[in-house]
Amino acid sequence: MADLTTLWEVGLPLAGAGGGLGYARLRAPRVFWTVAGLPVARVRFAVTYRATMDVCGLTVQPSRLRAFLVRNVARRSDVQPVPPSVRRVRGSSTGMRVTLRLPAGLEPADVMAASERLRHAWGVHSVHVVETKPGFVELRMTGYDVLRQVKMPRRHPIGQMVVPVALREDGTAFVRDYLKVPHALTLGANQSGKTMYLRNLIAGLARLPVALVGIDCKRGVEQRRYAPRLSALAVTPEEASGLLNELVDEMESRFDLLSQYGAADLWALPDKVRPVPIVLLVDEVAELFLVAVKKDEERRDRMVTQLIRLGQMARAAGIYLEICGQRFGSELGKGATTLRAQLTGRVVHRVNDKQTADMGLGDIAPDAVVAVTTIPPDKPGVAVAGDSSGGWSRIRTPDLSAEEAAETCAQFAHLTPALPALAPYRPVIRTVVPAAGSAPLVKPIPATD
Ligand SMILES: Nc1ncnc2c1ncn2[C@@H]1O[C@H](COP(=O)(O)OP(=O)(O)OP(=O)(O)O)[C@@H](O)[C@H]1O
Repeated sequence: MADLTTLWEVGLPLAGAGGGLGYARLRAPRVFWTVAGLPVARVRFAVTYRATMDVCGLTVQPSRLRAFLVRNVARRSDVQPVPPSVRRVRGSSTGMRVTLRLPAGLEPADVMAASERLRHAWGVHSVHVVETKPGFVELRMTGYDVLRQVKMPRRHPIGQMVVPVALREDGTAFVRDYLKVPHALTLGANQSGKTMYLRNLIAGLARLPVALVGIDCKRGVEQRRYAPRLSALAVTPEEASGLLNELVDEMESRFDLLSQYGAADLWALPDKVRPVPIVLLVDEVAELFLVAVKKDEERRDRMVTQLIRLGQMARAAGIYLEICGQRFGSELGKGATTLRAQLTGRVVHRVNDKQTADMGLGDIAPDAVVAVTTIPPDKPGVAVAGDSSGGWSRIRTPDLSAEEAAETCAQFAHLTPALPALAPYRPVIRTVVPAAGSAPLVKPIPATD
């Protein structure tokens, strides 16, 4: 009887804890990692570090001085090869980060080449190796698939024109930094997550002191709801053509201002005269360039030319391009490939053929093309982001509903600057009919046209 009671008292809580952990592992991997995964990984790392580095070929023969000290001061006859020294170990809710100082004879590429072996040795989901400064690398380990359920980290690079948009597979934030990469292209097949990417971007940009200008030739189905935060919106190719002309004029008048102050770019101007930066967001670029009759061709070619001019020069005037589409090749008309070369930030979602992946990443990170072709259809929002330095990473946007993004735009409507040149394109804001007894979500702003 006493045995049964003990079994009841000890076994039941143990079974409960085991069941809870099993459930957490499946349903709340972040909690599971923090409670159980991280402590185990820390111990495993500490205990097996030297042996793991040894079998992974990440040790070097010690220097003569070290060998001399081992033999003559420590009085040991066996002089062991040395692994990189561990400078820092930090745990987080997604994984563990280890800073290593590389001994002479090892280079970051050696550690990168061994990342798959390290992952298996320490039983973690992934190991990414990043060179942080000469002689130092950081091992970014994740304890679980962080892209399955995206939760953005609280810490991310900050800056005047920096927007966190998605999560990288190493658990860090993927940001759009307009000062480093002024223009970008986002590609993807139907239902791959392009709109979601743009939505996250708009919600992030809405909080910054910038003017947002939208072109959404699917009659504005997506962007019209962000109207309170948009300084201009075009929903047909005709309107888009006029809007692009105005933007080019705006760019030219900004250049006059730059030359008046002898400034190299918008950020070198004194605060009191600096015009607000503009981000142009083009959703589904193929709709913009759609040609039904011969007459449309001229308009399309004119728009491509205007976009190329913006791509070549607008950065200095503080005008940035964000272009989104299913494909972006010569089928879009003369000059499309020249325009693509200006869009150095690249994000490619799942695509229907390798050629499209090549269009997006082939010219800046050829090995990323293969990664794009392996994105599964059941993971919308997963993409490969390349940068002009040849690096790339797998990313996924948080699942943000259109209503949440619209709410953010309404909340930051007071940041919407009025750009006189673009006034005819200021969107009409529809009043959201309030539920009985509640305040209206969006105040109507009269259109200027
Ligand atoms: N990061 C994500 N997490 C979860 N679901 C996502 C994510 N991104 C997209 N989805 C879902 O996938 C579906 C397609 O997304 P989205 O509309 O962004 O794709 P798209 O490429 O713009 O498609 P289309 O070209 O047909 O408009 C939507 O139901 C969306 O909710």
